[in-house]
Amino acid sequence: MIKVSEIEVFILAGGKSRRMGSDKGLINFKGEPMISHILRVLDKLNMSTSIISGNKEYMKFGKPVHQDVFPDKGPLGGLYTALEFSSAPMVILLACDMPSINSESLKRLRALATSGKMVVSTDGENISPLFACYPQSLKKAVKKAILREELKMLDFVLKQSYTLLDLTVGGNTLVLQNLNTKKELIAAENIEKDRVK
Ligand SMILES: Nc1nc2c(ncn2[C@@H]2O[C@H](COP(=O)(O)OP(=O)(O)OP(=O)(O)O)[C@@H](O)[C@H]2O)c(=O)[nH]1
Repeated sequence: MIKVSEIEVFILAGGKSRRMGSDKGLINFKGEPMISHILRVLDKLNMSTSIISGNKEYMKFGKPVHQDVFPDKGPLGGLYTALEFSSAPMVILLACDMPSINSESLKRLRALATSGKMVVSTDGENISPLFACYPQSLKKAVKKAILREELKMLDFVLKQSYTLLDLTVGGNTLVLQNLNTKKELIAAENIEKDRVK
């Protein structure tokens, strides 16, 4: 069994944000950068956190910022970077564009991760490899896939053995919502406002 304190978190923020038009983690969502919503939850849980991005602006959040070892290889490249920079037996991988991540779901992910097995999550429809936990032992296989240009993260995940965190059971599937466009961002802000009214 792995101790909760041994698990490190890496937030991927090294994408191109082409659909959003500007860096997704830094764009304002409900009054603060999208990544700040995630960092707040992680700080509350006292989790060791780093950011993976080539954009130095992320340094202002006071967390270590690492650049991709293999640039422009997408989230799978980000996973490799996390495994390379971490000495932890398990790393939790999150995306900077998922501002609804909450502590309940993170605690569930973290608890499953103590088994040492890869964990990916589902909202009942899709599998998310970016609200997930990966063991160090996968590093070689990740590198191999990258060198072969097999960069689809889900394809990689489905070839491994994994545990599924089903957020439809006693959870909140909104956690997995990722915001890729301005339209999605505005809609998500308005849903929240309507709820408050
Ligand atoms: N470190 C790192 N993170 C990445 C990379 N590509 C994507 N990500 C992150 O992975 C998550 C999902 O990214 P996507 O939405 O698929 O891609 P994107 O490039 O950010 O956005 P688009 O250009 O609109 O496709 C986001 O948190 C990205 O910041 C990469 O090459 N390196």
